[in-house]
Order: sequence, then structure tokens, then C-alpha cells
Amino acid sequence: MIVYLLSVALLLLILEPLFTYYWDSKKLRRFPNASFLSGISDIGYILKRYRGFRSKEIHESHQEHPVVRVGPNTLSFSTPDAIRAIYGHNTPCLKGGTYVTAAGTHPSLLDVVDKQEHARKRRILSHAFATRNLEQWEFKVTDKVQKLVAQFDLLCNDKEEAIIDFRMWSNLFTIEAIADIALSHHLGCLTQGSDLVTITTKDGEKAVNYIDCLHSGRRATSMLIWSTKWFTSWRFALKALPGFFQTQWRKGQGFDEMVRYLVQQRLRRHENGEQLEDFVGCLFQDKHGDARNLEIAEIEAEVATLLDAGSDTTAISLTHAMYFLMKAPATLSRLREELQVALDGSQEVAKYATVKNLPYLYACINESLRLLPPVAFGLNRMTPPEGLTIDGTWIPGNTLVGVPAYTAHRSPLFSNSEQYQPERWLEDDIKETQGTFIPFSTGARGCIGRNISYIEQTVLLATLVQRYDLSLVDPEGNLDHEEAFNLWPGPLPLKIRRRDNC
Ligand code: HEM
Repeated sequence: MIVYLLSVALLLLILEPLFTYYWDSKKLRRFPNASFLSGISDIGYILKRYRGFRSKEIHESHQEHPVVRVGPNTLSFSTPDAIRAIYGHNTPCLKGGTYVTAAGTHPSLLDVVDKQEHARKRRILSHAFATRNLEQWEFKVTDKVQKLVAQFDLLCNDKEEAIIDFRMWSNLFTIEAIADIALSHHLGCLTQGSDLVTITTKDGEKAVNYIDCLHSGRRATSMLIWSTKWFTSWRFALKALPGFFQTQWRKGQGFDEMVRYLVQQRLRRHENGEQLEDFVGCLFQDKHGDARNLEIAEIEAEVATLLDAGSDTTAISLTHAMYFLMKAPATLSRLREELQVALDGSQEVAKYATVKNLPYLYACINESLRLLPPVAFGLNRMTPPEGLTIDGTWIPGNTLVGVPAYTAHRSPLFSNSEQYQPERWLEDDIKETQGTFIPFSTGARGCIGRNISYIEQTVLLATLVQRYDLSLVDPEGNLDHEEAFNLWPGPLPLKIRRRDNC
């Protein structure tokens, strides 16, 4: 029996991929491999994930080849034409691969595959995210900036110098902001200076580390999910075995429990007749006040996505924006000059109406989004069954394709593309790069929260740069990165002091 099982395993694990590779029914062998094993197995891609900064490694392959094979059925493209074909509004491609594997019984707006189902979900939330309604969330952002400033002032003890980890504080800021914007919930994380959230489960009261739990679950999943065929079996086995994966996934469950608790709390307030302005309100009822009667599991899936995608990415972006400013004193001075004129020293917390018109502030944010996009890897899309021509090359149906933002943002359309030059965003010819700048992806599946993220980033950065002198604790040091799904920067220790006139 054991010999039989081992033979079957050998056949499945080694011979079948080798046979498929040499049979090559899709003619994918014509594309160069990103790593030694790419044509036979997803292990090469998984190993890149283990090494830390996967998109940078893929980019190195792209410097020689516009198309590379990153897995047996996965191709990575690099040109603006490929972006249009794969993600553009008229693309026949669908989300595939990892999205299908990761989604539970109730996919959210982010991981749902079916176009009609996606359109239905997007319609429900689009009212809350519409540009004309966005400024109604500003007071929630302002409240969080005030809380952060209060903490920094306390740490600075009036005019003394303090050391803070900006990575951590910016993430506390974004989790507080999204919990309020999505659910009208005040987590209290900024006030207590930690990501600890107390929740009630059926087993009683429990403390959950929001960021740590979120990252643990995503860390474990992002290590294995690229092997989509085997992921479910791997997860089943590794969850049962004591060790790294079991610990990470167990911690990750804390995030799901927190989501369940927060949804229950919000539902109770809704049933008690409280009229709250937030995203989840749009899931309970439409704009005429008629109940939508969505299943609770669907609401939980949407809330989990909002609390994840709506906090992690913006915190990453803020950390990178601050890091680059600290590394470029001339840029920081120019930004300060712009802020001095616009804010006139009279706005303790910058008003969005003021900062939304500041070109250099936007240039600084966009330039760091270009160099270090929070979602840097090639987002999987499945070609339609009949196949698709991408960048002049016909690609067979049911092949996974993508363009990493990390590579797109280093297109020759950006001169000196490795250099941090916010000024490039003020030039007229920047318009030519429009289709190549994809930190929020593009087309029908582009980010719905992009404008909210800009509100959070512009208001917070303008306020902090105006109020504090900031500098790196280690001016020679660089940021470490771990690329799970998002590109997580490591700690960013800063020296911080209140400025004389603030
Ligand atoms: C700098 C900040 C942000 C970045 C870089 C970013 C990036 C992205 C990217 C690349 C996608 C496409 C994902 C994919 O195709 O798998 C996406 C989708 C999405 N984002 Fe964001 N995002 C940011 C902020 C936000 C915020 C603040 C929210 C919520 C308040 C949000 C909610 C979503 C949702 C719900 C989707 C799915 C949209 C759909 O498929 O219709 N994001 N985002």
C-alpha cells in the first residue's frame, strides 16, 4: 500500500509536471524562465517569496526579456500594451489563480471573479466611495490625525527630541481611520500606542493584535498560494503540524474573529436605529433606506477586505513617502515651502480642501508610489478560453498573466527610472506615462479606495511635515522589505521634534 501511495505521489509531483513541460501544449516554452524551475513548478516563485523581495527579482529578469515565464502556467509581462490588454476596461481577462484559491465561500469585492457579480458588489459600494461624497469622511481622518499629533506631542514632551517608529504609527493611523470610515468604530489604538483590540467571542473576552494577526495570516498564505493546485492540501497538512505555518495561521484567525465581532457590533447599532454614516451602512441598506438583506458572511467578507486593503496599503505608502523625504533633504525643504505658503501656519491639522491642490505634495507621494508600489507584483489574470493577443503575441486560453507594478514603474517612459525625482510629476510629458503608472491597478478592477487613501496621505503628511522636524535615526540605513501580497517595509525609526513656530 505504501509503495503504491509513494508511486502515485511520485507520478503527481515529478512525472506529471515534467510530462506537461515537454508536451508543451500551450507553447509556453518559447518564453524564458524567470528561474531554473519556472517551466516545471511554482517552487521557483515560492522561493523568491521566501527570499523577501520577489518583484525586484522578477524585474531583474524583465531587464533582459519583456515576457518571462514565472510558473508552469504563468507569464509576466512588462509593457504598457500588456497593461491595457490584461487590466484595461475592455479586457476579456478575469481574475484567476490565487484569487480563486484564497477566496472563502463568500468572495469579497476584491477576490470575486465573475464579472456580473463583481459589478453588483461594486455598485453597492460605489456610492460611498464616489468622489463627490469623499469629503464627508474628512472629519474622521482629521480626528485620527489629531490623535496621532497628540501622541507625538506627548512623546516630544513639548520641544524635546523623541524617537518614533513611523512604520508602526502610520499603520495605527490607517487602521483607526478605516475602522471609523468603514464601521464608525473607534479602536483606541492611537491613544494606547498599540494595535491591541479587545473583542468578545463565544469563549469570552479576548485581545487581538490587529496588524500582527492580519500580517501573520497573509504571511503564511502568501508563501504557499502560488502553488494553486496544491495550496489547499498544503494548508490542510501544515495547519495540523506544529510549527511556523500553524502558528501564523492560528494568529491570522484572530483577524477573522475581530472582523466578526466588529460586524456584530455595527449590526447591533443598526438594529437599535442609530443612523451612522459609514461604508457598512451601504451594505445594510440602499440610498432609499431599503434593506439589502445581504448574507452576514458576505458583509463579513467585505469588511475583512476593507480593514485589510484599506489600511495596510496606505500605511505602506505613508512609510515609503516619509522614508524618501528623509533621504532627500532638498525635496523636504521644497515641500515645506509649499506647505508654508498654503497652510499659512494657521491649520494645526491640514484641511483637505487646502492640500488637495498642492502639486508638490502629490508629486512626493506619487514618486514614492512609483518606486515602491505597495502592491508590487503582477496581479494574476486568466486569459479567456479562446486566448488573447498581448503585446503582439498570441497567448493561449486559461493562462495566468500579469504585469508587476514594480516593473511597469521602471518603464523607459520614466527617465532615470531608479532615481527619486518628484519633480518629474510636474513636467508636461508625465501625461505620456499615465497608462504605465499602476499602483492602484487599472480598469474595472482598479482600486476603489484610491481617493480615500490620497485624503489620508495628503492630510497626514502635510500636518506632520509642517509641525515637526523629522530625520532618520540612521541616515545611512535602508528600509528592509518583506513582500507577501503587499510590499511590507520594516521599521522606520525617526527622530522627531516640534518645530519652533508650531
Ligand atoms: C496607497 C493605498 C492603496 C493602494 C496602493 C491600493 C492598491 C490596490 C490595487 C493594486 C488593487 C487591485 C487589486 C487586485 O487586482 O487584486 C486594489 C483594489 C482594491 N482596493 Fe486598494 N489600494 C489602496 C488603498 C485602498 C483603500 C484605502 C481601500 C479602502 C478604503 C482600498 C480598497 C480596495 C478594494 C475594495 C479593492 C478591490 C476593488 C475591485 O476589485 O473592484 N484600497 N487596491
